[in-house]
Amino acid sequence: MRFIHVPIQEGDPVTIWIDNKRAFLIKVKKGKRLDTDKGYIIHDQLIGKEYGEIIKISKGEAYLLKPTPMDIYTTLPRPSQVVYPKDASYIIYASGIQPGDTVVEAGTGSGFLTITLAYFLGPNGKVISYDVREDMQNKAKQNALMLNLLDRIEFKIKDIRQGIDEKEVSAVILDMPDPWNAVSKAYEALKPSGSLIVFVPTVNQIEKTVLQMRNEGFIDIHAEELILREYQVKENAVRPKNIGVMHTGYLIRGRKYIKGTSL
Ligand SMILES: C[S@@+](CC[C@H](N)C(=O)[O-])C[C@H]1O[C@@H](n2cnc3c(N)ncnc32)[C@H](O)[C@@H]1O
Repeated sequence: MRFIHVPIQEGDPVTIWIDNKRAFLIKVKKGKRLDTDKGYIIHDQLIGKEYGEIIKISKGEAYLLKPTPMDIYTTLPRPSQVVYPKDASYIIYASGIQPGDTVVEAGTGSGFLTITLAYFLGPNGKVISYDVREDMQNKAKQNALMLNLLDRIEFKIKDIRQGIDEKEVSAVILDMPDPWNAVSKAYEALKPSGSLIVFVPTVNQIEKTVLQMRNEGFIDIHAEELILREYQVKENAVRPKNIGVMHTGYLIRGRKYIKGTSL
């Protein structure tokens, strides 16, 4: 099998991986330089290389990787709490969305879920992302720009509780303090059989949200928590890591049915 050499060009995103504690997501720009405690990298030296290659730095080596959504968690700034990879990937699976679909979410926050959705939905898909705070969306835009995903996202400064402009969307995803107040708006925006997914950090928010979903025309409602444990792998000392993210939040999912359908 022959591999096609696709050279890295100016404007391409690259994850510079040195070790598990040192990964940097950059966008290649002529004349720029990345400084690390293991040495520096002049962006110009990356042009013409390909993803997967190794380059020399003053205190060792760095690997050039094509960024994936996983890299945003280790590299990009997060001014808000974010949806973690274990929850984001389950959201995609449980919602049944497919590349090319349109999905609405609120709030944008740091844009981590937005970016993951945009990456998955592909060039024909669209994420419509609502937030009440412009400063949050500006940060999220910078993050999305790092992966060249801005053209798959529409950012809106709007309180989603006031209504969703889009109709017939495949899924609505809510990560905001009072999601129960947006459930009726999600119902109006969704295609019949579409999914509402809600992420909440406390148990108290589950009950209010689920009761509201039951009242508003959702079925197949579940409240779940995902627990992920990373392992340290050292010779003769393989065991769960004793530090890491212990709690993220709870996921609530349900499907829209058509109210009042005759039998
Ligand atoms: C926890 S952050 C979202 C994090 C985001 N999901 C991520 O992965 O980066 C919650 C966001 O919801 C926004 N928000 C709160 N109430 C809202 C509302 N009624 N409509 C739209 N956005 C809202 C906040 O401004 C905040 O940016």
